[in-house]
Formats: sequence, structure tokens, C-alpha cells
Amino acid sequence: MNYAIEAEALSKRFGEKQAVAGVDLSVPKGAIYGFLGQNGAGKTTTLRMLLGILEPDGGTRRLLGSDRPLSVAARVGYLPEERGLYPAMTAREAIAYVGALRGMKLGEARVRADELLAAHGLGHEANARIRTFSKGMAQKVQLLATFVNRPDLIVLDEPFSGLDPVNQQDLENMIRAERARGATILFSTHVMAHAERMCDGLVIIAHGRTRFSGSVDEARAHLPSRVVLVTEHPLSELQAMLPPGSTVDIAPGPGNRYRFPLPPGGIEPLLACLLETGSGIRDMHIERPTLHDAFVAIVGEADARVETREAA
Ligand SMILES: Nc1ncnc2c1ncn2[C@@H]1O[C@H](COP(=O)(O)OP(=O)(O)OP(=O)(O)O)[C@@H](O)[C@H]1O
Repeated sequence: MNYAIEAEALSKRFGEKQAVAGVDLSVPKGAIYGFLGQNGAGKTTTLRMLLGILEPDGGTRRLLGSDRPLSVAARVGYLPEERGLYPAMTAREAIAYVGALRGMKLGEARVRADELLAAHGLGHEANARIRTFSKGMAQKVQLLATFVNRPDLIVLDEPFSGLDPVNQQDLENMIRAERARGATILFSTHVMAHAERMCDGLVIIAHGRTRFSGSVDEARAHLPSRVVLVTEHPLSELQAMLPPGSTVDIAPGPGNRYRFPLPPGGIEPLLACLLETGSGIRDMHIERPTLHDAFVAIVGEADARVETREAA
């Protein structure tokens, strides 16, 4: 069994609302996976079904090899979308309490809580009560609590939101360290930069269905790379130098700046033409699509499909 999470055709309806309409998702053991989708796409509902907090209406899911997710809860860490720890608890007790809920002995969980707080810059706050913490600090304590039982699988719902850049970096490091230890991590996010930097694989959902599953590079390959060309002289002949049907845009910035899809035959033939016309090349580089661009394209295609279905 090489997957920490396997789900097929998961669905969930709330009254009239079909929140999840067919999510397929496989996360290999020891990988960091990003779970992306627009607001309301069904991410939180899917995560709750995977963890056994919600029962699916249809489909199957296996968590750490079990089709009864709650039976493996002691091996799982979960940061829910709704944040909150008991305000009267100290940071140490809050983390230790989560450890005890996940089957740790309280004494052992307290020692681990102190280690985690010290390692992540909150050692001096171990005895402070949660109610005295800022929102971001309280969230950090909750994140540390997610790691308290050294889980085999860590599921984080929007873990970066609400953290300052330094704490975001710390969380990135923590997630990578958990992977190095052998854990599997699945996190939802709206911040493409985190997903792009960290993820071994991505699952993108739209309107409650899986629309993409694969690596960051495979997602980016959804769109063509583009060439940005800056010349000294205006280039009225450029269109004629490119394959038929190429769209030439004006790239932002001063001077004669053009942006167009990378020709299938590469840029050498174009370069030869440019040298011949003496256009004065100031810059020429290939711009690969970002994950942001790919996400917008993948979700846009899904929107178009839904609109066509609704119009029919
Ligand atoms: N308990 C519920 N009762 C009724 N509708 C719900 C419930 N939970 C979620 N929904 C609806 O299901 C859809 C999916 O919600 P979900 O929270 O799973 O999306 P999400 O992708 O996590 O969104 P976001 O990025 O905004 O957090 C939304 O339209 C939401 O309004």
C-alpha cells in the first residue's frame, strides 16, 4: 500500500447544495500534496470526509490503509478550518491536550509541547494563556499541536492564512521536516506560491469535482510557455515571422515589448529573422506559465463546462 490517502468519487450534499460532486484523490506516502480550489469548491468538505468527521453520501476513501478513518485518528494530525483553542489553557496545556486526545500519555505530551514551543520561538510563552495571544500566535500554537503526536499523516486546512511571512516560512520548514521524517502532508491553500514551492503533487478541484491531479510542472504544462521580446526598433514584421495564428501581445513596460506563444519549432528561426532585420534585440527570454496562470486556466475550463451544461 503506497498511498496515505485514496479517495474515489466522493460526494456530499447539504440540502439543495451539492458541495462535493465527485472528488478523486490519491496522495502517495511521504509526499507533500496541495489541495487547491476556489472559495466554495468543496475543499473543507472533502477534507472532513477524508478524516471521517463527515460521512460521504457516495464514493470511497481510505486513510492510512483503513476505510474507517476514525480508527487511525491516533496516527493523524489535523488543523481544521475553524481555528480555536481553549482560551483559558496555557500554550503547553493546549498542545498536550491535543496529544492526549490523539492517544499520548499526558506527561509525554507536555514534554513534547515544551520541545515544540522552544523549537519554534515560543518557549518563553509556554505558561501564557491562549487568551493573551495574538490571533497569529494562537494559530501557531494550534499548528504545533497538530504535530504533537508525530503523525504519519498531517492534514492542514488553509494553514498559511493568518501567519506573518516569518511564521509562514517557519511553517514551510516544519512541513518539509515532517516529510523528511516520513510523514505525508496534505494541505489546502489559496496561496499558489506555497503550493508551487513545496508540493510533490497537486489536486485541483472546481465545483466539487477533481479537475487536475499531478505535479506542479504538469499543471504548468497546461498553458504554453511564452516569449518576451524587447527590441530597439518597432517590429511590424513580427507577426509574419511567427507560425500562423500566433497572438502577439504588447508586454508591459517601456519600449517595444512583445509577448507571444513559444513557437513549436523553438526560437532559433525567429532569432535568425530578427538578426536579419536588424531590429536591435534588447532582451529575449522564455516565460514559463506560473501555477497561478495554470490554476486560473484549469478552473476557467471547469467554469466554462458548468456554464455550457447549465445553458443546455
Ligand atoms: N454544513 C453545511 N451546510 C450547508 N452548506 C454547506 C455546509 N458546508 C459547506 N457547505 C457549502 O458547500 C460548498 C463547499 O464548501 P467548502 O467549505 O467545502 O468549500 P471550500 O473549498 O473549503 O471553500 P473556501 O476556500 O471558501 O474555504 C459551499 O457552497 C458551502 O456553502
